[in-house]
Amino acid sequence: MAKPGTDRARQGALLLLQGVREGLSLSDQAGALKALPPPDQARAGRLAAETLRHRDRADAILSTYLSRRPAPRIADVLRLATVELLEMGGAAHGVVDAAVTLTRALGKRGQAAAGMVNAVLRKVATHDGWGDLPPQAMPGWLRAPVVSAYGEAAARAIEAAHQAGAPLDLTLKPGAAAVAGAQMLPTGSVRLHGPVQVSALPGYAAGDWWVQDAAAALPVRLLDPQPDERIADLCAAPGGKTMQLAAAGAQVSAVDISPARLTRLSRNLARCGLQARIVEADALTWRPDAPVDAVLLDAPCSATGTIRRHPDLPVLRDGSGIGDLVDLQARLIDHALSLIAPGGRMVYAVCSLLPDEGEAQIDAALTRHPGLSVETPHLAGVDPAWITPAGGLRLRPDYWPDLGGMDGFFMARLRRD
Ligand SMILES: C[S@@+](CC[C@H](N)C(=O)[O-])C[C@H]1O[C@@H](n2cnc3c(N)ncnc32)[C@H](O)[C@@H]1O
Repeated sequence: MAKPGTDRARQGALLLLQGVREGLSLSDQAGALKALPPPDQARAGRLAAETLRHRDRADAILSTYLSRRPAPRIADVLRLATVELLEMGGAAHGVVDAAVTLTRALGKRGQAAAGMVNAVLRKVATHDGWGDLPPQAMPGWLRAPVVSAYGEAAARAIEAAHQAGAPLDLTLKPGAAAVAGAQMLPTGSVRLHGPVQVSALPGYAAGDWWVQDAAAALPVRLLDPQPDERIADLCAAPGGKTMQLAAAGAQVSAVDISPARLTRLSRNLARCGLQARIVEADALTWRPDAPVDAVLLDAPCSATGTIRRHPDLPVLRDGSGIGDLVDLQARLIDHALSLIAPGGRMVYAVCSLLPDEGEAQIDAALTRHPGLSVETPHLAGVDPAWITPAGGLRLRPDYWPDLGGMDGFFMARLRRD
């Protein structure tokens, strides 16, 4: 028998998959399943994410049993059931029956397709060779620059990491108690494996920690904030890095252009009992009253380093707009540098796999700004192989394969003469 609520969760997952086809990200749709109980919302999110992670592999198997391409909503039912059967270990009887019921609920077209869905999924349930199919490839607009930067073998390892998904990483407030069952990572973040309901974890209500990928925690470690330093956190929301800066005792101005994201930042600060000056402004024009000791610029970017946590990204993006982002990042770097006192420092960071948004931005900034230099990272837990010849830090999802990977990131610490 199906677990209670399982079909509500499957229906929710199909709704999310339809939203992604229509151009909405899974995060944009966070409120779409409000009517479901929280465990069903969580399961729907997991089912949708797993279906997106294995979409091409599911399609490859389904195409051997389909005589023609099904309508999009029926294709979603087939993919979801295929992933449940072959990846998630779902029992054939329950998964196939549920898929047939969901298909029938799709109106006349669904009723006509129910027999086909039943026949195809019975064959899929006994299909051998799922594990032999290669992980889903990155889209061409991303794969080409990744192969050119890191090589074909690395691109395949990154695709395997995308398929594996991401554990949950936490940054602990200084002095906070360890989280039971969490693994301590070499760089100081802690990691939980398996499905977790964040708000039910010990220490959540007390604000002892916040969710932050281990790679995303490194830009602030690289900046090395000191108590009472004046620090501008540009492009700050939802505030994972603001909280690290505030927890180190710095006087932080958290600047972001998005009021909705700043509301999240303000809630996050309140939960963790931390303080920062919150500024809604365009970081291209905002200026503090006096030069600051340091700037953190976590620039808007393609987010291509976060695909293991956002498997919808390759479906939603087509690579257009990256030129505009590169241009915006360069202008943000130039303005950010003008806010720093002489001798001050800045960390530039992007959660991107694309060298155009990372390594090349720093090369270009050094050319535009004589007197600017890169300071080589010396950080606990950072493998020296991750440091680029120019002194930046390049992180990739295929690093730490035995620990569960990390987001793709680039960061560099710059010093003004
Ligand atoms: C990568 S996210 C920042 C993540 C954040 N630093 C953290 O650790 O939680 C980029 C942010 O840049 C903001 N942003 C984009 N363009 C901006 C601009 N011109 N001025 C200020 N903020 C901007 C977006 O609203 C978004 O919140």
